[in-house]
Amino acid sequence: MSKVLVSDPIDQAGIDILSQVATVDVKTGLKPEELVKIIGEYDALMIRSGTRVTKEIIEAGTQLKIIGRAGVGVDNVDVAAATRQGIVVVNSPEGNTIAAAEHALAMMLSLSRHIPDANASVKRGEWDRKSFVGAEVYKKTIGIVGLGKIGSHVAAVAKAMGMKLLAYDPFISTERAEQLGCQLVDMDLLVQQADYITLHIPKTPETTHLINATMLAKMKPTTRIINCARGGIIDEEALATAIKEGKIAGAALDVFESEPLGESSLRSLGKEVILTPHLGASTTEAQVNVAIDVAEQIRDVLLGLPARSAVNIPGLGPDVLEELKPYMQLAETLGNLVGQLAGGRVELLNVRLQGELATNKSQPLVVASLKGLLFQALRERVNYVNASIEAKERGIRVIETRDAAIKDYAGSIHLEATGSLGTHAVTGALLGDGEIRLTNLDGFPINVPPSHHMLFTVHRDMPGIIGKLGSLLGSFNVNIASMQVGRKIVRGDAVMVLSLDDPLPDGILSEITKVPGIRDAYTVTL
Ligand SMILES: NC(=O)C1=CN([C@@H]2O[C@H](COP(=O)(O)OP(=O)(O)OC[C@H]3O[C@@H](n4cnc5c(N)ncnc54)[C@H](O)[C@@H]3O)[C@@H](O)[C@H]2O)C=CC1
Ligand SMILES: O=C(O)C(=O)COP(=O)(O)O
Repeated sequence: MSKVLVSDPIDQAGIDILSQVATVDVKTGLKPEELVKIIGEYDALMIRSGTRVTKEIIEAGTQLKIIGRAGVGVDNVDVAAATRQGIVVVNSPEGNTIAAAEHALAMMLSLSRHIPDANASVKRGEWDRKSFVGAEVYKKTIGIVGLGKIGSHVAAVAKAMGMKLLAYDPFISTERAEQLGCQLVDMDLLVQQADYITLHIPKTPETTHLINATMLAKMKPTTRIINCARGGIIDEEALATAIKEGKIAGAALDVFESEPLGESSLRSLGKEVILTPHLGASTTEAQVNVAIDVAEQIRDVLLGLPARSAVNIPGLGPDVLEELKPYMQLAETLGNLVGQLAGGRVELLNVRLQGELATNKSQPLVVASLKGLLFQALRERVNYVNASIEAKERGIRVIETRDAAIKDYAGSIHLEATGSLGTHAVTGALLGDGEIRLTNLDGFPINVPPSHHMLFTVHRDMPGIIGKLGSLLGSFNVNIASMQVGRKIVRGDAVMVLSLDDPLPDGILSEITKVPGIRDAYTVTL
């Protein structure tokens, strides 16, 4: 049975799902050196933001197939190291969107009305109504940095509260921003005009210290900043100084450069600063959502199925996966088949996506083809995560083409592999019930399902040849399950495709090619 390590607190709903397929150990608060020591036993690791999954931990995780982040941000995972090792990294892109957005909005209102300090004052026995006069958000300008899932929800609520909306997000279209009632502006204009600035972007090298002393200097003395995204997007020292010097009005922070927050000048500031201990995703609802979402993906991957929200499999989002799932197996089977037909070292793989597959969304099918192609060389070590890297490192050039005009089937995939021993091509499609059909082999039309043991021959179409091959296989005690001939013209060249009940014994291929009329023979195990 597989083993899963859960190293941060997650909802029981997730543990229940994992327990269906694995032994689950919940060990929270492990030191990095403790994690390195035990990770080698586990097939999967489930975390939140509390565990830093470094290269060292990943390299020690020799059995790891998947790292599941029960939340959004994967900046605490060395995704590049995981990818290299073929470990799929998944997250829950939407499970805590509302929780994080509501926390940012709660922070904005709390900051404006001094709620945390007013509450503490009353609890101390005071009745001070003068010190906590606040500001309204109505008709004020909110500058939303990052108009993704969380930023969009913040925009919708802020609009409903009567705020004017500015947004900075270089990857969002003007139309999308307008739909949300936001004016897209550059960062400079946003920081100059906004009364409230709220951050909803990932932490990347580009966004690290995006809010620094220079940016802070451009803000209004009445500006308040909210960061419920990631620590390190704001330069905390510069922020504390700007607040102390009255350059801006305040800040509400849920996330910090280093967590848990240690010594910090932010702690000594008054009601103009609110600090929460990374609570953005901490609602009952969000924790159930993310635990189920990620546990299901871990379960699927442990069962050999693809994950719907892998961050290191380009282009394979949940909607795309739903559409492509049946074709992924087709692409993989064809890749495996054409790789074996080509034999030797493959240098070039042409992937043509045809009919309804001729869209940009079908890029994962190229990855699946490569996974199949590399299977003979790498076996279980190749997967959707590392197939492209492995192919690149082996010098396999990949050419992708798309042809929507080829409509023999709703969608079909054509692969052509060129290697040291020549070029071979195979085409396949799915039937209505999702069954795979091989529809063309080296230019010859065929219509056969793939099977475990297959034999392909190229021969001259002439009487008696099929019988001779059958007798030869019989003499080696090989049973034929099915057989089909594909030809373009009568008595021209033809291919024979045989499904066999047994593997071909060693040495038989050379006997087959001695049969008069048979030019080539290939055996394939799928
Ligand atoms: N405090 C907490 O507990 C939580 C924090 N988060 C954090 O919130 C952030 C946003 O999450 P989502 O909205 O779900 O992500 P998302 O991926 O839906 O949105 C992020 C947006 O940022 C934009 N973006 C990327 N780089 C940018 C840049 N250099 N400048 C401006 N915009 C840029 C993207 O185009 C995208 O629209 C993440 O950092 C996530 O880790 C998420 C959940 C809970
Ligand atoms: O989902 C995210 O990105 C978060 O920051 C939430 O973090 P957490 O799971 O609460 O440790």
